[in-house]
Amino acid sequence: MIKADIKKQLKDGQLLHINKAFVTGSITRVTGPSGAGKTTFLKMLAGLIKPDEGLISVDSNEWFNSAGSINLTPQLRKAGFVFQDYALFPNMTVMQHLKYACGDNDWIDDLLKIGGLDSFTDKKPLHLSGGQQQRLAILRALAIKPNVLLMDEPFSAIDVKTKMKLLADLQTLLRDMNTTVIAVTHNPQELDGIATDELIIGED
Ligand SMILES: Nc1ncnc2c1ncn2[C@@H]1O[C@H](COP(=O)(O)OP(=O)(O)OP(=O)(O)O)[C@@H](O)[C@H]1O
Repeated sequence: MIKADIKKQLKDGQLLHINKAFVTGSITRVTGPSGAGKTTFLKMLAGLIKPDEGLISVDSNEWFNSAGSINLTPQLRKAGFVFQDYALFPNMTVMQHLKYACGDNDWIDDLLKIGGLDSFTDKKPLHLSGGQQQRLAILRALAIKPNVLLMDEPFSAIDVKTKMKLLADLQTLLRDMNTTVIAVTHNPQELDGIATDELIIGED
């Protein structure tokens, strides 16, 4: 179980306050208006932005506690993060991206098949389509076998047919790994039938 009760004063003056528990293995769809703080919330969970105050705990471990001055580094939190702009390395091939994240070659082979990138292993991001880049960003996040997978608009560049297949495969994989998923999306129908929980930011 991930519990977050955190506050952050946003640059535009709004106060972002999230108080929510995420059950282990659940898939939460996060929606809300543009600028409401969805990306900021994911980054606070990952340890990339520091909340002003509050508490983030995962099972019995505290990741952040403003009262106790606890603020684990992103590396120690070991959360997988799929960034909105993918944040791929221009000079690294598909295979190098995955090897950089993980040393388990069998796991890398599984991921390449799930993401349909097994015949693109020596390609650099510039030579991949937008959808392939996005899939690489998802595979890289999974390569570390994260307990928590944080995704910011992860399927926006993937065509519907590829997305349905990827989602079906991912769903099985995530269930096997018992990964807790928190996914931001602009499309309220996205993840219908897959999401098990919902968080709406900026509408209260
Ligand atoms: N480190 C930070 N500290 C304070 N405020 C921040 C920080 N980073 C971003 N913000 C502000 O948070 C606000 C919300 O931005 P954010 O990207 O989280 O919204 P969003 O809901 O993800 O929007 P979109 O749907 O357009 O991607 C913006 O006003 C932004 O300037």
